[in-house]
Amino acid sequence: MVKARKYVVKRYFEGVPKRDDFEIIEYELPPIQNGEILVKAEWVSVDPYLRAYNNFRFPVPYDQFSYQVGLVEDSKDPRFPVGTRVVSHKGWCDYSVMNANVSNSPAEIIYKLPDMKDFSNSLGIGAVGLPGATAYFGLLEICQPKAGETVVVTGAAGAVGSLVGQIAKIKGCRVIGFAGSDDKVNWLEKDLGFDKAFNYKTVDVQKVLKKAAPKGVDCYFDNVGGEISSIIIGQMNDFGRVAVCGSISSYNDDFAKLPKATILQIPLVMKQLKIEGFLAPRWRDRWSEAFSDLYKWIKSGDLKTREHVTEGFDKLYDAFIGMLNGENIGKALVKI
Ligand SMILES: NC(=O)C1=CN([C@@H]2O[C@H](COP(=O)(O)OP(=O)(O)OC[C@H]3O[C@@H](n4cnc5c(N)ncnc54)[C@H](OP(=O)(O)O)[C@@H]3O)[C@@H](O)[C@H]2O)C=CC1
Ligand SMILES: CCCCCCCCC/C=C/C=O
Repeated sequence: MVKARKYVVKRYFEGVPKRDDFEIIEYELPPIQNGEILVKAEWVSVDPYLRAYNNFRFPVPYDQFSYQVGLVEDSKDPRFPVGTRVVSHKGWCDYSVMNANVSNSPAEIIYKLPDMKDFSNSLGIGAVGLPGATAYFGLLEICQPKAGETVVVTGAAGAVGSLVGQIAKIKGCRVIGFAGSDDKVNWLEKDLGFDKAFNYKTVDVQKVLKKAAPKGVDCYFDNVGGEISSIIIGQMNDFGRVAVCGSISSYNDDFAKLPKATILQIPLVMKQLKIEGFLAPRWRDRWSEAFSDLYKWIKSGDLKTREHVTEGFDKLYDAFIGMLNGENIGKALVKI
């Protein structure tokens, strides 16, 4: 018998999630059956969508889902022998039993971790995982940036945003990023090669963007929503493209009481903008294509990755809140 621990969300969050909204349950896993594998979690992700999805009112209690990389310790599925590393959506648990035959839905996904060779397996929940696929398809499929165009990204120093800016640079664009601290701004400009980055907490966004993008903005990769997005969209060029990836500025708000976005309608019409929301699993059957490009760019040094690692299963809640508060530079994750 294997003893396992998992985080259960026992009530709906109100505002910032509280420690007490979660309960850590210890229980015994049954022996694996034919078609099943026993997996020990090694790297567990903390993501903004864990907060957002709570607002959709899944019945509580529910097991806290998220992506994780784990090691197969026992197997009755010949496709996943002992020693295989898998990426799954089993979330905040240390041991779990998985069955890859159940479904291929985003919630129940299980796949073999691509071989990271000299790089950390944690990339499987970062640049070569959901955040990587999100940046890759959101930018290339929805914004369709062309060399010479100006791309703006918010949440620029986070897991997704830092990749978006670098992929846009690889494609020959001029890149402007907004992030929430001077350290983040320095990292974006000095290490990642963003053309310009700003601390949205201390600048006049309207003013600095006008100066940094005097010819206007062609593509906007929106990670945060809210007021800053209205300002950026107001400075877009004719036929500009907006990829609406997320809206973290409102995830702690009551979704029923969000402000209406009527102010956007004038620039939308007059500039003939295309605005499209997306979920990265839309391209699930093409993730390997993204992973192969992303890995190639990491290997060549064209794409830099950074992780904000918190150690210990007991620290998952703290890591989650730290990420929501903007403590992370790059991908926030927990080493189990
Ligand atoms: N559509 C899809 O398929 C997917 C969408 N996403 C979305 O992408 C976005 C980024 O996710 P991810 O890269 O994983 O997370 P990040 O690594 O970017 O971490 C979250 C960051 O959000 C910023 N933030 C927090 N509160 C606010 C606020 N009020 N206003 C502006 N920024 C804020 C903080 O940075 P700072 O210091 O800059 O404020 C924080 O570091 C999220 O909106 C997420 O929901 C993610 C994965 C898939
Ligand atoms: C309840 C299970 C949901 C699984 C969704 C996994 C993909 C998340 C995409 C993220 C969206 C916004 O941040």
